[in-house]
This record gives sequence, C-alpha cells and structure tokens, in this order.
Amino acid sequence: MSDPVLSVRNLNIDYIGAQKDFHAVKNVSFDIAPGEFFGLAGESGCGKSTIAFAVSRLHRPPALIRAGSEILVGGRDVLALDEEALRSFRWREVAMVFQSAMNSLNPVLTIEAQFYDVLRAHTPISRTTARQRAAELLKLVDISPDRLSSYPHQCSGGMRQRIVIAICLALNPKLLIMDEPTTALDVVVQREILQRIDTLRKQLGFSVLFITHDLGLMVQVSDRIGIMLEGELVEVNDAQTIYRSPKHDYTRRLWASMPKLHGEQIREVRS
Ligand SMILES: Nc1ncnc2c1ncn2[C@@H]1O[C@H](COP(=O)(O)OP(=O)(O)OP(=O)(O)O)[C@@H](O)[C@H]1O
Repeated sequence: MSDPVLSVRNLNIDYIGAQKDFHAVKNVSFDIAPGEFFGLAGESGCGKSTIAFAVSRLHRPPALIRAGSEILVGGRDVLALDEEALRSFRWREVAMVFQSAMNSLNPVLTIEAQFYDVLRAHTPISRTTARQRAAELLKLVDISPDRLSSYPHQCSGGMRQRIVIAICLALNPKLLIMDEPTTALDVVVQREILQRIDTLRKQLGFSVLFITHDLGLMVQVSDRIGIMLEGELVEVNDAQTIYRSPKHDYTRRLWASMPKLHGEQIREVRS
C-alpha cells in the first residue's frame, strides 16, 4: 500500500466507569490507503463509533485512549495534537458525518451562512468567494445553488444530509468518516447519496471510513472491509473476498444475517 492516509496501531480504548472500566476497543490496527473506501462492520456495540470518534479526536470522557495506542493521519500523530493543531486538523484533514448530521445544521442560519462559518474559520475569505465556493460544493452533491438562501427546515432530510456532506468536503479533507450517515433516510435516498460520495471520492481523491448496519450497501461501495467483534478487529479483506470467502466464523454469521434478496443483488452488482 502507498503511504496510508490513516494508520491505526494497537488502539485500545476504555470507558472509565465508577465501579469498573469497560474495554471497548481492543488492540485494533488497520490502514486506509489514499482514495480507499474502507467499511467497518459488526454488531451493535462492538466499538465502531468509538474508533470513528477517536480517529477524529472527537472522543470525550469517559472514553480514554490507552497509552501505546497510535493514530496517524497523513503521517501526523493525531493523539499528540494540541487544541490549536486540532482546529486545523478537523475539517482539513478529517471530516466526520454523523447519523444525526442532517439535524446538526443550525436552524436559524441560511445554508450559505453555514458554509461561510466553516470556510472563514480556516482561511481568510470574502463573502463573495465563500458564496462561489459554497455553490460549487452544493453542485457536487447535486443541489442547486439556489438553495444557498434556504434555511434547513426548507430542505428535505436527504438534501440536508447532502448539504452536511458538502460542508464536510469544503476544505478538501484527506479522510471522510461516515458513521451511519444515511440511516435516517429512506433506502433509495441512502443509495443515491452513497453513489454520489463514491463518485466524488474518485474525482477528488479523499478516502472514506464508512460505518453502517446495511451490510449489502457496505459490500457494494467498499474496497476493503474490516469486521469487528466485541471490540476486536477479527478480519480485514477486500470486499469481494470477505463477502465470497469469509475466513472468520463471525463474518459468515454476519453475512448470513443479511436479507437474501440483498445478497443476490450484491452478487449481480459486483460480479
Ligand atoms: N459514554 C459511554 N460510556 C460507557 N460505555 C460506552 C459509552 N459509549 C459507548 N459505550 C460502550 O462501548 C461499546 C462500544 O460502543 P460503540 O458506540 O463504539 O459501538 P458501535 O459498534 O458503534 O455500536 P452501534 O452500531 O450500535 O452504533 C458499547 O458496549 C457501548 O455500550
């Protein structure tokens, strides 16, 4: 692999409890290459979001990253960044889309103002230039620039989610983390958004760390997939191989839990 965009080594994360600590992420190591779409799958509670938050340095107590853990983005030690370095790291290096992202837009600001906030926080930029940049970004996610003067409540859920993704791409991050980014949307809109992201990452070259419970979708869009079980990364392989010839018994059980119709569709799409 060429120099990875993300390199996670021996990541151990505990949730500190009053009585007892909970070891949520156990010695996890993986890399994501430039431009790669990497899916992280596993049952609810296995530690996927905990990893996503740690990589973007958005984890908060009681989560505690144990000494000896290493997270490198573009070769930079993410766990050593101070507050000032973190401000330029977020959005520029790593941007994260959450499940509830479509509700994370500020209801009292126009879409244009929300782009402006992100753009000017990182570079001195005039309102006119910011507006042009915001219009370009909206076009990337198939939204008319006319929407810049709209408020979030005037946009549909799918549109708001695409706006959040466009804001995340505003500063050309190296890595886009998507944690259940489309779960609240209907299936057709979910797939449209994922296809759009796939086209964009080929066009713009960013990498993706993708978390979803929709395993069919994950197999379709990911280059490689990592399977987590109770805090451990038990299997990593390219999407085709891990789907057709899983090595770990848990991966087999996970695929068996996918709806049949879905499975048939995947074979057609990927063969
Ligand atoms: N703030 C917290 N305090 C204590 N334990 C937590 C906290 N947040 C998460 N956990 C526990 O850590 C484990 C990993 O949670 P995490 O949210 O990372 O799992 P996940 O794989 O993303 O699950 P899901 O698919 O349901 O989002 C779970 O057992 C969860 O209960």
